Amino acid sequence: MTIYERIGGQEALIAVVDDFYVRVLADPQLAPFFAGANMSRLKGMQMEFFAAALGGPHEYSGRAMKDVHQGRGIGQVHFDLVAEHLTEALAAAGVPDETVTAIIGAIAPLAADIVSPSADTTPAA
Ligand code: HEM
Repeated sequence: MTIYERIGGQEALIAVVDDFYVRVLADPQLAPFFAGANMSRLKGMQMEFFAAALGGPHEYSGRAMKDVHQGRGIGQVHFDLVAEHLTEALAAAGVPDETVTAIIGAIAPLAADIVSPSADTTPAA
């Protein structure tokens, strides 16, 4: 069984992604990054991305992680905060700890494409 199936498939993932962005946008260190973002596209793309990454039947149709995130001044500190909010959203949806750990482990290497070197402060809103 894939992680996608284990957590409850598309329906569960949509709920997790919704809750995840509520948490991200409520975080004053992260909200400014999303000021100009099209959130409904972002949620759809994020859902696809996670579904594909977790073994679901989706194909990710968005832009490459590096193209989307580089040049935005995202630091490792911001990446870690995002990972924390994802952990909390997964836990709140009832995903078991060891599955959450597997998911966070699978996304950790993406920091290499998402974090900009020497960017560790939140840009002014
Ligand atoms: C594991 C971590 C992350 C994943 C998997 C991820 C994934 C994505 C995906 C799939 C998109 C949509 C791409 C598209 O529209 O084609 C996106 C957009 C975006 N991401 Fe991330 N992201 C991550 C971390 C972060 C972090 C740490 C930040 C900032 C603190 C961030 C800020 C943004 C912003 C602002 C956009 C919207 C760009 C726009 O359309 O205006 N992301 N991300």
